[in-house]
Amino acid sequence: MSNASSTYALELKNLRKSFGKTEIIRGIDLAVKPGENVAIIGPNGAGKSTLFNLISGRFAPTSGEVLLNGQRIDGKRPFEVNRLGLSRSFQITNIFPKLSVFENLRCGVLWSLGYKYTFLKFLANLDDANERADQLMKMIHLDKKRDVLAMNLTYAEQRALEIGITIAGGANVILLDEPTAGMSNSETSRFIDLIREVTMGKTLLTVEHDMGVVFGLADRIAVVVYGEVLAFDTPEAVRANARVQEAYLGTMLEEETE
Ligand SMILES: Nc1ncnc2c1ncn2[C@@H]1O[C@H](COP(=O)(O)OP(=O)(O)OP(=O)(O)O)[C@@H](O)[C@H]1O
Repeated sequence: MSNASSTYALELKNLRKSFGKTEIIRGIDLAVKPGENVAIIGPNGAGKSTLFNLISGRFAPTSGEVLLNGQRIDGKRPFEVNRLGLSRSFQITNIFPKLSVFENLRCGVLWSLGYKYTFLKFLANLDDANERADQLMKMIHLDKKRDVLAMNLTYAEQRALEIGITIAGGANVILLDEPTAGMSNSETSRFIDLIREVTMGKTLLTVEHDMGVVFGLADRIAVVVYGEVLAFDTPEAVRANARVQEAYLGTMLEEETE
């Protein structure tokens, strides 16, 4: 039993975060299994981005624990959390606009190798990095755009590149913040397929407002309302949950079907 935590890819234990006197995250427990695909939904201001910031090391929690593959990561810096196997993409894209698709991906790969490498080792790893960047480019279907500068890609292609950079280091837990924001319906459905393909076998946490995406992509949904998890269950169970309906989802589903 002592090793129970290590069976989870990500575990939050009584996590709390206050800004000044205001408690924004109010005791969140969440256990995500390896390979599971979890969507985090909730009304504006519920604390979803704050939760991502706590998991990825941008903020230290006021109290409580965050465990990645059974190891405590709360209080660690974002790059340390990244090197331990958690990678996050942002609503605001992370790409270098004046570098090509290939160069962006290679940067992602090299960055993940980290400071532990000396310059000579770094050079020795360049071939591997080139090969990995090529693989990633194919995975995100941008191999025909290899030498195009990122700033000249379409918006959807930039988002695909962003996902490529996010998975470049081989992290096994991936956090995506509104991956389909700003996309058309047809771009969104293609992008969901792409996310599924490239994160196969990985643990995925997504903050998402688009209910179509949420119900299409997630194995389980965590409903965060006012800094607490109101429900954490399969899409069907969440859809049928009376408390969720009342607090949040009813209005969203009505809007969706209007
Ligand atoms: N650095 C900060 N300092 C003070 N208050 C903050 C800070 N970051 C977030 N908050 C507050 O915490 C609350 C939750 O914000 P958060 O961005 O986490 O919500 P959210 O669920 O991601 O919202 P949205 O869906 O609109 O992105 C908000 O009231 C916000 O004003």
